[in-house]
Amino acid sequence: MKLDVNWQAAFNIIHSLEKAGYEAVIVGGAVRDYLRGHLANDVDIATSALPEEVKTVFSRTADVGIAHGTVLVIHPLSPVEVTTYRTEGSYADHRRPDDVQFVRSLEEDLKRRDFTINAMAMRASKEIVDLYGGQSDLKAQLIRAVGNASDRFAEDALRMLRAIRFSAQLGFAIEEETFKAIRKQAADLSYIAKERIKAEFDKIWTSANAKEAIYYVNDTQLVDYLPVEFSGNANAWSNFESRGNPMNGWAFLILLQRDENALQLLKAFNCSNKEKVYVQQVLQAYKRRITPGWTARDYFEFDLPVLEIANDFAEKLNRNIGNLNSSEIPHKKKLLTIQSRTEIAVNGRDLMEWSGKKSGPWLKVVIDKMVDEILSNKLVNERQHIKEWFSHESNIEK
Ligand SMILES: Nc1ccn([C@@H]2O[C@H](COP(=O)(O)OP(=O)(O)OP(=O)(O)O)[C@@H](O)[C@H]2O)c(=O)n1
Repeated sequence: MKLDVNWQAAFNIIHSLEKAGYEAVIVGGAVRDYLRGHLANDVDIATSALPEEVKTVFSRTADVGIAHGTVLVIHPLSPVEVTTYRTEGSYADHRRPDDVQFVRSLEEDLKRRDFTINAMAMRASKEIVDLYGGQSDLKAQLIRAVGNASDRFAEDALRMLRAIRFSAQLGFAIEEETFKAIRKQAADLSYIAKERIKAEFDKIWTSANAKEAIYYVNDTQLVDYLPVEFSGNANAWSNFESRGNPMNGWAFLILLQRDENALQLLKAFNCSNKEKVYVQQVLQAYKRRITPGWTARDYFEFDLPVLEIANDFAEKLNRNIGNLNSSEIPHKKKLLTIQSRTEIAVNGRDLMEWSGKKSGPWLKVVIDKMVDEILSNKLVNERQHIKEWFSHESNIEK
């Protein structure tokens, strides 16, 4: 695998720290993904050097999280976060460590990490340090907590949802003891900030396994401790596709819940205004999705991607839970016939040229009528046919 600049920068930094007498390794998700054949963009380094010591080794650094031991080393190839080996002390509030303690041992640092597949390290020689069976769990496709699962979840309750998120992203199962511990401690999820919960769901929606994740959310009983009532029917998520936009997951969830008050759910998860506006657009397009009476104006009211998503959702909800009445079934064939203004064989300029008239209210009337005729199969969507139709449209005041 050819290493890109982030990795080259990381290896250079590790060499410099080693030269200064410290131990340093790549840790976390980058190692996991490397072993799966993917090069992560985000490469993190852990080191035995204390933050102040890291700062003396490099000329350009920034204090990005010094209290937790993280210094950003601004390497000419790419900035890289370097964090001192640490244990995380006690977690009285189930979320973030109250008393981070720096340690000099890599083993201690790996021990406090969440899952075996996230608890491996890579030396500059590319040797893998795997003290908790991460490689065998990668092979077996299992999400397994490091050491005692209950302890790991008591340290940070968000890890319960992270287990589900990684299982969705990687297509892995959650190992039995880890699963049982989540079920036992599910209530601790209520201590977690909603922004952190939302960030995990954003990743679940854009993964290939949203359906399986919802199944886990229900089965572990985490569903009862989310910031809002969350009735996720796992089967309804079959074939769900976010098209890379997590907000489509939230829109789909709202549709599934038949939640009249969509904003309440979006607010509960602290969605931004931009996110809220997008979801509202999808919900509106869903409500008014393509029906036989649609006119050109209806089409132009929505962005095409929003319209496509709304129709896709309608079709899936109909297929997956089969409880929409037939009048709500979208007319997909029609959507395919005219997907956008550009797919109509003529445009406004043609009509003006043929009539010899300037643009005006008449043009919109003609376009509306033309699209209606095409949609109801009375007019063939071809230039010659439309020209002929137009020349006979005496009813339209041109
Ligand atoms: N609650 C958490 C969060 C993080 N980690 C550790 O910190 C590393 C980095 O965390 P993060 O960046 O959140 O996850 P990644 O594993 O890098 O994966 P991704 O970037 O896909 O979220 C994890 O691999 C894990 O070793 C942890 O033990 N417990």
